[in-house]
Amino acid sequence: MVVESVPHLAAKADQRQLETITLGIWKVSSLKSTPFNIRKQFSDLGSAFPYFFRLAVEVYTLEPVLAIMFVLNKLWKGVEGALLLYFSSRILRIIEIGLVQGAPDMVAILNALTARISCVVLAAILQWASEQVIPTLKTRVTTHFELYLMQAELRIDVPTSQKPRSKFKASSYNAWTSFEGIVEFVTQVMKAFSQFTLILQASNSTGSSLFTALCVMKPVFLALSRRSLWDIPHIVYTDNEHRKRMKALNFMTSPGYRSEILAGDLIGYIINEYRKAAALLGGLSDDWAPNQYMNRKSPMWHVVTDLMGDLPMVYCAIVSILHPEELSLSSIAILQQSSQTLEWTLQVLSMNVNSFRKQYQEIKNVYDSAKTSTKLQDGNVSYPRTSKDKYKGMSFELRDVSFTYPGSQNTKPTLFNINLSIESGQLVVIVGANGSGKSTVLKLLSRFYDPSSAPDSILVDGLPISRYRMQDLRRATATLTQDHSLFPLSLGENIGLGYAERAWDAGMVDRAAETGGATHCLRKLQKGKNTKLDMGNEAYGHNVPDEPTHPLQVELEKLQKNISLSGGETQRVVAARTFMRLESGTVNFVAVDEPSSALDPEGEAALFRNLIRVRQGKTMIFVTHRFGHLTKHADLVVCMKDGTIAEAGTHVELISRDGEYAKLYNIQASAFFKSGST
Ligand SMILES: Nc1ncnc2c1ncn2[C@@H]1O[C@H](COP(=O)(O)OP(=O)(O)OP(=O)(O)O)[C@@H](O)[C@H]1O
Repeated sequence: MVVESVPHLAAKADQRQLETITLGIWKVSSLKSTPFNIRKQFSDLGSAFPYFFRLAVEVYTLEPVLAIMFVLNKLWKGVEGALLLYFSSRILRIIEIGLVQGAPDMVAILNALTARISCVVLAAILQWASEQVIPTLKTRVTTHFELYLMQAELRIDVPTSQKPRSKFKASSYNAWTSFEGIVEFVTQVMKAFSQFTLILQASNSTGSSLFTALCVMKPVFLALSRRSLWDIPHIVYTDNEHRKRMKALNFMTSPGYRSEILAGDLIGYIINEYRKAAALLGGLSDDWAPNQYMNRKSPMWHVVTDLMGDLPMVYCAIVSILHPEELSLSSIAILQQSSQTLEWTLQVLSMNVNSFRKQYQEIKNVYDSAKTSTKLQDGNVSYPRTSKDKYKGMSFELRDVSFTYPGSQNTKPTLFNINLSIESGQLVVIVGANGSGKSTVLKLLSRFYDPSSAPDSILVDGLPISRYRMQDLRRATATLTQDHSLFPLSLGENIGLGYAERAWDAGMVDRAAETGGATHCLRKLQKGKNTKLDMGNEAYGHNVPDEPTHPLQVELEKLQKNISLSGGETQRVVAARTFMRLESGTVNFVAVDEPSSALDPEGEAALFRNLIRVRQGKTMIFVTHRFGHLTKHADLVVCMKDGTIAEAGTHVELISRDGEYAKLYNIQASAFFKSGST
C-alpha cells in the first residue's frame, strides 16, 4: 500500500489535503486522516436518523399491514435465539439434576420441552408469513422509489445531466435494502441484548460476571480495530494504463463492434493485445479496493483476535481447576454455547454497523437526488406574451454571444462573439464546416444551454430568453435532429409523443407518419405502428443447451427477439414525431439539425418540402450540409467558421460575395457538373 499526499485541487478555498493510497490497481483518495472522533461518529448517526425515519414512515404508509408483519417477524427473531437457548439450558439442567438424583422430574422436563417446541413452531410460522409478505412489500417499495427517482431524473436539464455526478447513482433497490438494513440492525441489537442478559445470568451462577466480559472482548476488539473504507468519504479509481487497455479490449467484444471486428479480422489482434496488457499488469490485484483495504500486513491481528475468542473456554478451564464445585457439565455446556452465540451476534452487529453507514449513504442518495439543483433557472414570463404572438414565428436576437460547453477541453470557445438577427417567420439556413458551432447555435436558441456571455445576449421576441417560462418555450419549439432517438415504446407512440396530449389519436398519428415519410416502413411490419421497440426483453435463459432446435432455445429466441429499424427508417419516424408536434398548433419555432443524413434523396427532398409547406407562422432554422434545396428559398443563410459567423445574407448575395459560402456551394455543385466542366 503506497501513500502519497497531493494538494486538494478541486476547491481553492478548502485547504485540506488529499491522501491517496494505492491498493492493487486501485487508487483511493480521501481527506488526509483526521483523528478518530467519537462525537463525530454519534453526530453522523444523528444525521442518519431523519432519513431512516422518513423511509420507515413511507414504507408503513405504502403497505401498513405488510410492513408491520415484516417488522414483527424481524423483532421476534431478535429474541428468539435467547429464548430457545434459555429453554435448552433449562432442559439440560433438569436432566442433569435428575441424573444426579436418579429420579428425573418428568413434568418439569415436559413443560420446558413444550415451551421450546411452541417457540420453534411460532418461529417457523412467522418465517413462513414473512416469506409471503416480503416479495409484495419489496415490489411496492422499489416501484414507489423508482417513480420517485424517475421524477428526480426527468427534471434534470441538459447541462446538469452532463456534469459528472459525485455520488453513486441512486437506485430504487437501495431504498429497499436500506429499509431491510435498519430493521435488521434493530433485530441484531435486540438479539445481542437478550443474549447478553442470558449470559450475564448464567455467568453469575459461577460466582463472577468475568465470563461475560471475556465473551464480549473479541467482538468489541473487532469493532474497534476494524479497517473500513465505508467510514470515510473517498473516491476509488484506477489510472493503470494496462488495466484500462484490458477493459477497452474486453469491451470490444460487445455486439455493437461485431461487424467491424469480423470485417477487419481483428480477433487475433484483440486476444494478443489483451494477453500483453495482462502480462504488463503483473501481479497487481484488481480485487475491489474496500476489500483490499481490510487486509492486514501481518498475521498478528488475526492471531490476537482468534485467541480472544478462546478466552471464555480458558476461563471455564481455570474455574474447573480452582473451584470445581462451582461448575457442572450442563453449566459448562450452557456457558460455552451462549458465549459462542453472543460472539457471533456481536460480530454480525459490528458488520451491521458498517452496512448501516453504507445504507445511510444509499438512502441519502435516494432522497437527495430530488434536491439536485438544475443549472438553468426558469423564468416567469409566459410565452407567447400576447395572443397576437401566437400566430407569428419567434424572433431572435443574438448580441455578442459566446459559449463554451461545460467541461469542454477545447482551447477556444465553441461560439465567439456571435451577432445575428432572425426575424419572426424567417427561413434561416446555417451552413459551415464540421465543428464550426452550427448545432450549438440551435441548442442555445432552444435553451438547452445558457450562453457563457451575458444572460440578455439572446433575446426572444425582444426579451432575454431566460425570462420566459421554460415549459412555454419548449411547447412553442419543435426540434428535429439527427441525434433524436426512438423511445422503447410502440412506433405509433413514438410518433404520437410529438403531441403527448393526443398521443392516442390514431388519425393524427397516421397523418404525421405520412408527412414524415414513415408510412411505408410502418406498413412493412406485421404489427404496423403497434410494433414495440423493446429496450431488451426481460427473458432470461439458464443452463439452456446451445442447440438451435432445443425447445427452450427456440422459445427463448422468440422471447428475446427485438426489432430494429434502419437509420433512414428511424429518421423518418423521428420526423413524423416532429410533424405530430406541429399538429399541436403551439409551435412558433422549428429547429432542424441535419435530420436527413440517412435519408435517400427522395426522402430528403420530401422532408424539406413538407417542412417548408407548414412554415406559415413559424420561424424555421435549418442546419445542414446538403443545402442545395434549401438555401435558394432561405431568407437568410448564415455561414459559420470556427465558432464565429463568417458571413450572412441571402444565397444570391453570398454567391456574389464569392467567400466561404460560395466555396462550400461550389464544391457540392461541382459533383453535378459534366466531367470536364468546372
Ligand atoms: N456536449 C459537448 N461537450 C463538449 N464539447 C462539445 C459538445 N458538443 C459539441 N462540442 C464541441 O463543440 C464544437 C461545435 O460543435 P457543433 O456540434 O456545434 O458543431 P457543428 O458545426 O454542428 O458540427 P457538425 O457539422 O460536425 O455537426 C465542436 O468542437 C464539438 O466538439
